[in-house]
Amino acid sequence: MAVYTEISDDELDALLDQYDLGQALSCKGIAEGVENSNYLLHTEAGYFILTLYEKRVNAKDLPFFLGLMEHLAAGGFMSPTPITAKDGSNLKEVAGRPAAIIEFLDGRSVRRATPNHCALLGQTLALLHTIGSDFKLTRSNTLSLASWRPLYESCLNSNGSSLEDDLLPDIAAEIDFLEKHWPNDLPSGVIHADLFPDNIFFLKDRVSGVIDYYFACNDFFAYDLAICLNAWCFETDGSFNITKARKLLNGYREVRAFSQQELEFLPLLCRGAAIRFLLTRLYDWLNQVEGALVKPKDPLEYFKKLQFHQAVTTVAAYGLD
Ligand SMILES: Nc1ncnc2c1ncn2[C@@H]1O[C@H](COP(=O)(O)OP(=O)(O)OP(=O)(O)O)[C@@H](O)[C@H]1O
Ligand SMILES: N[C@@H](CCO)C(=O)O
Repeated sequence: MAVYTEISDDELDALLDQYDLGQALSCKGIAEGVENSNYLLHTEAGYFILTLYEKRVNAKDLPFFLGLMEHLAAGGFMSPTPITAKDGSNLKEVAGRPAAIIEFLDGRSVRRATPNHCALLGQTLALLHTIGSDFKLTRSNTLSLASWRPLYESCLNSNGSSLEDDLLPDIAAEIDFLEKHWPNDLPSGVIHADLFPDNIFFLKDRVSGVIDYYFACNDFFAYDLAICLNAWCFETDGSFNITKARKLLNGYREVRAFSQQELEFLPLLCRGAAIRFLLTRLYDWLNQVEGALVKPKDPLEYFKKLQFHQAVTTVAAYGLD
């Protein structure tokens, strides 16, 4: 997370008056992440995460995100639960932003994922898809195919550097390709859509937490796998680690089997997932928020990942027969 919005002591006290969590003992901004403002909140009742929702989160989607966290946690999934205020709601307002207080989960994210972490990730993702399948609310994916061209066009209109300008024709050609070939009928349900290494906590050899549901939506299950293949299976030198990919995919299918069609479309879905993060990173790079405690992420990393998937023809490249 990041900190875009500061909270005064009075605002924090007024917020806590609405909960049964006692007085604030401390409240510290968390520098990690790029999307929302997050604070580690310590009150007389313990530790919590206070999140203020920022630009990419539409307030009308918050009942979906918070409800999903409750649904998953009730189903035994390792999601934190939003804390309920005295009036029964789990959504409040602080410093002019929608805000929620979320259960704090123990565990640590990994900097260098091993193949074993990838196997656990695969199982966890399939569990999320399975437990999420009877969640009643729905939300379409606002960062899927239909959003990529407008996002690309808004990058064209920013004052970019020559480096980004060099990439733009290739990105346009890729969007053309994806618009022509994107599938419209694969197994679907609730997906996390941002399950990067910083969003899973491990404790010893198990997953202790999955956080950050603010891109969750209804979309193809295999698209969630494509996002994870991109986020977890490339090394820092840009090389693809086929062992990690195999572990991730095999871990997943221990819990939920793939259809043949899902496998056939996986390389294309990986290209789409690469374009999605390339574009949002490029947009953020070109539109940095002055004074915010946030480190923008590298768009080029995702251009290189895209080039890898463009050369893939079958799932053998991801370690499957
Ligand atoms: N429920 C939780 N329990 C413990 N720590 C948490 C919890 N939620 C968030 N954090 C901490 O806050 C950090 C940022 O959270 P999160 O990833 O949700 O932010 P974000 O801005 O939405 O980030 P991203 O850029 O990944 O979308 C995490 O890396 C973690 O350190
Ligand atoms: N996980 C995203 C940031 C949050 O959307 C990225 O690495 O670009």
